[in-house]
Amino acid sequence: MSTSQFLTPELREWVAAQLRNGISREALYQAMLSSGWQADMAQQALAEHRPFEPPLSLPDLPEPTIAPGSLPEPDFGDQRGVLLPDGHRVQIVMALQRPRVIVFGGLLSEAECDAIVTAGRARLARSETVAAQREGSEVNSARTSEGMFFERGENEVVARIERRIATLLNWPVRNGEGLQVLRYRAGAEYQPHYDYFDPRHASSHAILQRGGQRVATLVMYLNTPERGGATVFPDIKLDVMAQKGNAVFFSYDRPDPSTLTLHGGAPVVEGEKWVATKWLRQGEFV
Ligand SMILES: O=C(O)CCC(=O)C(=O)O
Ligand SMILES: [Fe+2]
Repeated sequence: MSTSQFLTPELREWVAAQLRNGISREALYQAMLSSGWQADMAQQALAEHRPFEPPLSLPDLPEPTIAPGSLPEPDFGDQRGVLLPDGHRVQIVMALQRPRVIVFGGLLSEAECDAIVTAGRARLARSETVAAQREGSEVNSARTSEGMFFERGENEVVARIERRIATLLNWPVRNGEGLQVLRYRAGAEYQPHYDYFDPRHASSHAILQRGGQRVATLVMYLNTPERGGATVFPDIKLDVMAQKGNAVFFSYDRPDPSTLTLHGGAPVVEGEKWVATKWLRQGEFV
C-alpha cells in the first residue's frame, strides 16, 4: 500500500471482524504486514482494540550483515524520529555525531523492563548468598553495583529484546554478548571507564578470542531511580538521566581514549537503579 495509507472505516471494520473471528493479534499483525500494511498503521488499527504490544514472534527478520569496517548504527536516512525495528516504536531522543551517542526513548516496554528485573533479581539474590559465605570476597570499589548475565536467547523476552536491538542497530544477534543486568542501591556507582578491552592488558588476549573487540554499548534503563544514577560521559560533559524503558547507545571504532567514550554510572542518591547492558562485538561472540 502507498504511503498515503490511512485507516478507512472499511479497514477498521475488517480488523474488528478478524479479531471477532478469533485470530490472534500477533497473527493478524503479521498478516497485515505481509499484505502490505505499514507497521505504524497496522499498530494503530490494533491499538484501537487494545494497546499495541510487540508481537512475540515475527516472520524471520533478516539477520543484518556487517560491511567491513562499519559499526552498529540505526538507519535514519529519512530522518524519522521514530523507528519500528520489530513493530515496537522506538523514539530517537537525541543523537550526537562524535562520539556517536544516541538516546533512545521507549526502547523497552514497561512489561519488558519488569520481566528482566524480576528474572535478574532472582539470580542476583543467589549470587549475594554465595558472596556472603566467601570470606574476603573481591569488592571493586569502582563498581558497587551487583550484576548477572543472561545467556543469549535465554528466554522469550530476552530473545525478543536481542532481536529488536540487532534490527535497530544493524548488528547481528550472534555478535552480541549476553545481556548483563546491574542493580545499584543508594550510594552505588560505576566510576568512569571504557568498555573496550585494553589490548595491552594480559587478560584481554583470552577475552578478545571470543568475538574480538567490543565496538558499541547499549545501556537500557529498567527503572527510574528517585534521584541520581545518570550515565555520565565526562569527556563530552553529557549526563543521560536514567528513565525506565529508555536507553543510551554509544560506539567506538578503536580501543582508545580518543574515542571519547569514557562513561560511568553516577552514584544513586535515592532509590535503586536497574540497567541492562548489551555489548556488541566485532565478530561472533562465542
Ligand atoms: O549504569 C550505567 O549507567 C552505566 C553502565 C555501564 O557503564 C556498563 O554496564 O558498562
Ligand atoms: Fe560501561
